[in-house]
Amino acid sequence: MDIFKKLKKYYWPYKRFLIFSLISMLFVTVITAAYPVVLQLTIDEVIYPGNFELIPMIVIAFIVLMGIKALTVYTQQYLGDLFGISTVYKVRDDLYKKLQRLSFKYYDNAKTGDLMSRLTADVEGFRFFLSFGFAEMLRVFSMVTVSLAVMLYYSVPLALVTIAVMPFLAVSVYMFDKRVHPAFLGIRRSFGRMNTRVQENISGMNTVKSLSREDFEIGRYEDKGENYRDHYIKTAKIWAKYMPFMEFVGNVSVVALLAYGGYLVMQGSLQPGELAAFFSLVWMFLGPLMNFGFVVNMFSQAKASGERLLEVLESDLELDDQIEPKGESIKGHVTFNNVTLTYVEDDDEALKDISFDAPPGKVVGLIGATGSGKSSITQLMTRFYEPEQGEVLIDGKPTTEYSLKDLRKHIGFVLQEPFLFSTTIKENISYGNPEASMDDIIDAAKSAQAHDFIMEMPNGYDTLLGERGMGLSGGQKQRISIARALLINPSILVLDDATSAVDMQTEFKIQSALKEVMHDRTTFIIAHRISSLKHADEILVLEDGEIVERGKHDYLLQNNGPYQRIYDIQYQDKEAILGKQHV
Ligand SMILES: Nc1ncnc2c1ncn2[C@@H]1O[C@H](COP(=O)(O)OP(=O)(O)OP(=O)(O)O)[C@@H](O)[C@H]1O
Repeated sequence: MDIFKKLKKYYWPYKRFLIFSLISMLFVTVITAAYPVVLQLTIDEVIYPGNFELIPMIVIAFIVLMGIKALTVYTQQYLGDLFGISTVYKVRDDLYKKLQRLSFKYYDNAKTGDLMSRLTADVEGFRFFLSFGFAEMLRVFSMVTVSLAVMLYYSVPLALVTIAVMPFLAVSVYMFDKRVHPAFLGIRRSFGRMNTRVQENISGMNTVKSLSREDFEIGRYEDKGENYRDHYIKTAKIWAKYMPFMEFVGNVSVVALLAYGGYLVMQGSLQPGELAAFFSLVWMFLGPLMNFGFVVNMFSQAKASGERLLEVLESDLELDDQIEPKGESIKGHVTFNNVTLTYVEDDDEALKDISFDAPPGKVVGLIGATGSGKSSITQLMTRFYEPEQGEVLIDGKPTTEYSLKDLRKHIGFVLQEPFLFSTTIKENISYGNPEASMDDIIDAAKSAQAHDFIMEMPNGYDTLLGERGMGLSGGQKQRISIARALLINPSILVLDDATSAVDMQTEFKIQSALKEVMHDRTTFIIAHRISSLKHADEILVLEDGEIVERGKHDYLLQNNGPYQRIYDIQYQDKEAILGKQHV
């Protein structure tokens, strides 16, 4: 119940739908319980005494009852659905909002397919219970109560004989719930894993095909599929045992009713019509009780789904970002003071004691082997991650004192793996600044050396891109994301291996253009090619998370250190790397 309590804020605002739906359900129950009474009256008061003139009245009464029942069933179902649909609309909305605010750390471990299945199948499971489950629960209780009351009215001893099986039913429902809940959680988890497989497979299809791993992938999927099937079969077994058992208990009760009821009729203490009514009532009484397993089933599914929804809804937010955005402007002075970063607790430090100062206008180059910590440094400025020790200052103020919005609005980030959305090139460039004019978009694209190739495309800036920017080369994607970063008019620009896929001539042009637009602002260039950062005002050379050398290109070339070694390796192919134009 804790799960339902925690999710109350989503469904409680729509309680009016639920209440009216439940009231309608009560009406339906009362009308259903009236059928056996009408049957009893027909037998005992019309057929036996031969009062056939009452038949038209009884027929009319039946038709009216059925008409009212149809109307109430309609109201009950419609309002029940309204309750479920309105609630999950809000849940889905909140889940999506939450997804936007979850931390980078969360996504480091999250599985897309699993998250997708939470947002779809689990939300749906929860809705199903809200739409039908609540009403079904009430139907069980009301049907049992009303039919029991009518039975007691007709004959107390016969009613007692009929309900003697109740404890058996109660115990089996309890046992059923205990086994079926974990089984359902298993199904949900397994479904999430299966979705993850599909999603990863589709996203990585190029890799799968290029390495001819299709059969391996089929095998891996089969494992997940089998696991899902096995979970389902296990649940089906529990379910399959339950129904016949309940029916058996119900039938025992009916046999007892017929034996004892028949005896009472023969004795003359019960009317035949009353026994006939009893026969209908006993199913009205036992049917819902047996169906209780179905309600428990729905409830278990909803609980399992609710649990998985809460796991997302209750996960920690990105950062404790209590600071309201103030629209602060940032000049771009970046200072690191003895910064240490650990991604995973008890793991090695990704950054150790990093200090540097980058006033506005400075171009900082970061070079070093892969995994040496270059990207990590830049990710601390935007607070994608938090340092373990030390402080990161922007314009002399710790980054923690800025709101995330203000901070990130002024930092243009071109990620190592640029992501483009399946929309037009224009919208991709203006993603961070949707109000930008067409002229600004073109200027940014020109600085990023993207304008010419965009104009060569069939619809220019209105060209639609495929998923993840399909239809563009790696270098073209990089240039579009550089244009996107420039369009937010950043005070700090981070190019994380952002020109690795463009030829050196184009890179040179981009850098010259950047020099103009980033004048008075700070630029960080992460690169493996020395040519990409040789003009930097300061180059930081990283090794295993530490700055092992720093200075300008000319100084580092004489320093007999790692930079010189990198240079030497690349120098062996000097003509190709530096080009004749001294890039
Ligand atoms: N999200 C993360 N979770 C855990 N460890 C991480 C994460 N990101 C990076 N690391 C680890 O931190 C270290 C530094 O990584 P970082 O990405 O900063 O290196 P890099 O110098 O930018 O490498 P590359 O040139 O390959 O991009 C590596 O050992 C890496 O495995």
